[in-house]
Amino acid sequence: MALLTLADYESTAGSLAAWPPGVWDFLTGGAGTESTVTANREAFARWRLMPRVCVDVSVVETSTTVLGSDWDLPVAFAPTALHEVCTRDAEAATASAATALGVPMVVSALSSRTIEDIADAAPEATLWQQVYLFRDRKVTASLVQRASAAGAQAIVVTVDVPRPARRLRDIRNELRFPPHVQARNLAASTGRAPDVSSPSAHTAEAMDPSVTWEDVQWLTELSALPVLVKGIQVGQDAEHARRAGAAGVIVSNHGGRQLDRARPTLDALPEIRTAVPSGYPVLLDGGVRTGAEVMIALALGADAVLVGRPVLHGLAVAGKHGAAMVLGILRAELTDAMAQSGHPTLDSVDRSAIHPAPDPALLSADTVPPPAPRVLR
Ligand SMILES: Cc1cc2nc3c(=O)[nH]c(=O)nc-3n(C[C@H](O)[C@H](O)[C@H](O)COP(=O)(O)O)c2cc1C
Ligand SMILES: O=C(O)C(=O)c1ccccc1
Repeated sequence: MALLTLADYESTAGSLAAWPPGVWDFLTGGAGTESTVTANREAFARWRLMPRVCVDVSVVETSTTVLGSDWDLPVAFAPTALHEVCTRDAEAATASAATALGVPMVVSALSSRTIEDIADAAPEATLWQQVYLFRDRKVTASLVQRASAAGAQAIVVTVDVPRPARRLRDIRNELRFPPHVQARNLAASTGRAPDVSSPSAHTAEAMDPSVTWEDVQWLTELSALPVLVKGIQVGQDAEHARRAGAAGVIVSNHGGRQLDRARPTLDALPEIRTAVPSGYPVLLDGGVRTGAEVMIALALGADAVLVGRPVLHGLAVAGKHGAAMVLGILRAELTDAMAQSGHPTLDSVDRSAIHPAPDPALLSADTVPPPAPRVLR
């Protein structure tokens, strides 16, 4: 079967026989009832595009500028841990796919390769380094310093992991990664290989639940690199991030993997967009699976989006080619959606490009009000 959509890649990846026990559930799952995993996706279904016609779309330009750097698409690779579970070349494969498509890759703090090895493998890649404010701040500082020396162009600090989440699939599966899966990037900053065989045990040990905005400010002052705060879900926190010196925010609920019942990121986006000055970078991740959905996120105020799980599906199906194909599909879909809706560039994609879909509850037969009772006289 031809793989034409990100959903095709997901189903193909899910049926691979090679997954170690529990790993597919780990990638796919989320916290608690997984309501937020589902809600991130469903939020996109509540919007429709408003096509304009008789606009010259003979040339469609998907490029954009974020934090002063040019991207071929308004899409980046979200930071996801341990690409070694998906493909042998791990983040070296991901970085070459990102380079081929002209999009940035956010390297996870828990990547299976060091930032130095990733930069060597893909010298043309635009790399951003994701970090946590670990209990041991020296580890955070070392990651920032090494990333800067390796040529990374920004730091992303993830602030939505105060403690391990209740990921029921992982608990039921008693998830353990195979021993060859190692967090080498982190190991290079801690001096010894951290035990990441149980993600939740590692999170409990390494993450600092006492992090406040003062710590974010400390990070923004640590290097010359711009810092984006990932995990912002309300407008006031975007304003806090900006005041702490962040160069931008990423609206994210960790793909529904931390707080079950958190609101979908797309629903949070307009509030966050209006809480910060125009021109201040606002990125979004969570549930973006088609080019039309990229347009919807941009119409609601995002400067760009990030994709998480689909990149892992591409890596698992066909290594670096698979990750590049996933992004290539998003590029083809976005180009098509822009042309079909009369938007030759992304500048004109604003709130007027979309319309709320009718609430399905209002359309279903059993919510049509019953006829008023006849009054018998
Ligand atoms: C398997 C997996 C590992 C992840 N690891 C990290 C991580 O190391 N750091 C981080 O900031 N976010 C991590 N995330 C969250 C992603 O960056 C992103 O917020 C989320 O996957 C976006 O949702 P999507 O998968 O629906 O596109 C991870 C997500 C997944 C699925
Ligand atoms: O950040 C995450 O979501 C995550 O899943 C993870 C992966 C490996 C180790 C710790 C957490």
